[in-house]
Amino acid sequence: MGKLTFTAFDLGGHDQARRVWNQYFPAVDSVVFVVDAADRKVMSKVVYELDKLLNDEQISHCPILVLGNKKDRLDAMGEDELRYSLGLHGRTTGKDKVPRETLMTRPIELFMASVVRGEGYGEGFRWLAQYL
Ligand SMILES: Nc1nc2c(ncn2[C@@H]2O[C@H](COP(=O)(O)OP(=O)(O)OP(=O)(O)O)[C@@H](O)[C@H]2O)c(=O)[nH]1
Repeated sequence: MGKLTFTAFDLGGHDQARRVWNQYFPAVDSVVFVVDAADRKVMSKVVYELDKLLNDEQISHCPILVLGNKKDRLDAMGEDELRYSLGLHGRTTGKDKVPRETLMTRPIELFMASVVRGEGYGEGFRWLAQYL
């Protein structure tokens, strides 16, 4: 597979950082949304922020990669539970190579990952790369 170079902005998830996310929107081609799959207590906030992202016109054509991080933790949600919790059930566009022109919506998919173990996100980024 060919090499792909990303320019990434790592935007924080805390309250103050979230307020400036949209200042980056004019500059981005895609969004990687990292969720802590083990943190159930913040899930309603996560859903609120994800919905806001999904409804923002400035990035309405950007593919969205959602990473369910910390899958190594025993208390982490599984993929199905996280997909439901995020309101993404029936809304994701498929993990296989799905040509963009056959999609009815922007590409969006959930991949479980463990950043500390180096697992899962490679697959996610390869999925994302096909749409860039
Ligand atoms: N178990 C586990 N812990 C992780 C994983 N990825 C990150 N962490 C831990 O989660 C904590 C927070 O990581 P950060 O990288 O600071 O999180 P962040 O979301 O970038 O933080 P902000 O940018 O401030 O929103 C650290 O203690 C990490 O070691 C993972 O895959 N598994």
